[in-house]
Amino acid sequence: MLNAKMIRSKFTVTFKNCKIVTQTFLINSMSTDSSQPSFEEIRKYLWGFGKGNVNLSKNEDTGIATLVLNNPEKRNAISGQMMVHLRDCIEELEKWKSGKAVILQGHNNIFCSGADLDFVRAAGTKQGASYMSTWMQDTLNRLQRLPLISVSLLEGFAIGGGAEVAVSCDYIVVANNAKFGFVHAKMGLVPVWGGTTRLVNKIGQRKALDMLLTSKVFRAVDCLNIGLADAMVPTAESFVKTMEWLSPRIQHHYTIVRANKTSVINTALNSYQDSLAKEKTMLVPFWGGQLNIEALNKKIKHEPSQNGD
Ligand SMILES: CCCC(=O)SCCNC(=O)CCNC(=O)[C@H](O)C(C)(C)COP(=O)(O)OP(=O)(O)OC[C@H]1O[C@@H](n2cnc3c(N)ncnc32)[C@H](O)[C@@H]1OP(=O)(O)O
Repeated sequence: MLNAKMIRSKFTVTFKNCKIVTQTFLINSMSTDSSQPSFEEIRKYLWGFGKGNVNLSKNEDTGIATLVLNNPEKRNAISGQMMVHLRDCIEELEKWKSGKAVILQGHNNIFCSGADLDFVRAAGTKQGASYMSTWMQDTLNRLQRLPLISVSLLEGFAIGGGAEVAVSCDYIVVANNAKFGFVHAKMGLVPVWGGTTRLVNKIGQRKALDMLLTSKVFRAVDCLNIGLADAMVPTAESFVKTMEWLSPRIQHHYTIVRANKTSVINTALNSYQDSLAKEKTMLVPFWGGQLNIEALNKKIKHEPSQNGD
């Protein structure tokens, strides 16, 4: 049981030629379970490590948010501070009731080089392992469960913890220059941010085991071929092309988009019976609702798409 109190700071940035309000969040959390470290304790611990930040921008007009990992001196490696920022951004997205999608990317066309190796060295204790895995797994679980369509846009390297962040999203879009790898074994580590579980769900047991054991770094086209990536886009216009790819997937009213995401993630993460029970409750706001009546009045004739998309 956690209680949260939020402290917020706002500033405006220009991103991809759009003026956007960017927000940084700090959240105080208290655990009532004395046997577990509280998230507040873990927050204080992680905050002491490294630099960098995670920027959240929400576009109210399109319903699309962007989350940018930003630690340019280290190829956007995730420091302790960034772990805190990332969780705060996810908490903010949980509160965004009219959003449709979130795109995750790395600053300056590099997704993420994994955990900050300086953090790995400095926090190399049992406490460090427990704090980091608790925090990051919870954060990425929450990212995965967001009622938003989540897309990781991989440009350049997405390795180690960067690969774990990527597989937490509903979809992976690779730029031509993407390089993706679970390199943990090569670093004498195993994934603990939920990456193994999510990788197996995405590509199956045998391919996942192979990827983990070999530490192979895959090129974009290979990511597509093994079924890890959902689309490949040209590096030079990767963001625009990702938006284009996303567009038909979020074309409907935000309530419909969110309900479908919620249903699918419930099915993926819960038992068959629980999923059926939950699905049964989903229709009530829509049946006989405004969107439904408008659609009925249009007398829509459903045809196959022309381009096969
Ligand atoms: C539970 C989580 C498990 C994990 O994530 S373990 C961490 C896995 N990641 C790694 O081992 C990353 C090792 N780095 C690399 O392989 C390469 O730097 C990489 C990402 C392919 C990029 O290569 P290049 O583009 O040639 O750039 P570079 O090597 O010259 O690096 C530029 C500067 O960035 C630094 N850097 C890159 N990745 C880092 C990281 N994860 N943590 C801390 N620092 C990192 C690198 O040391 C270099 O710094 P400097 O300019 O020499 O001071």
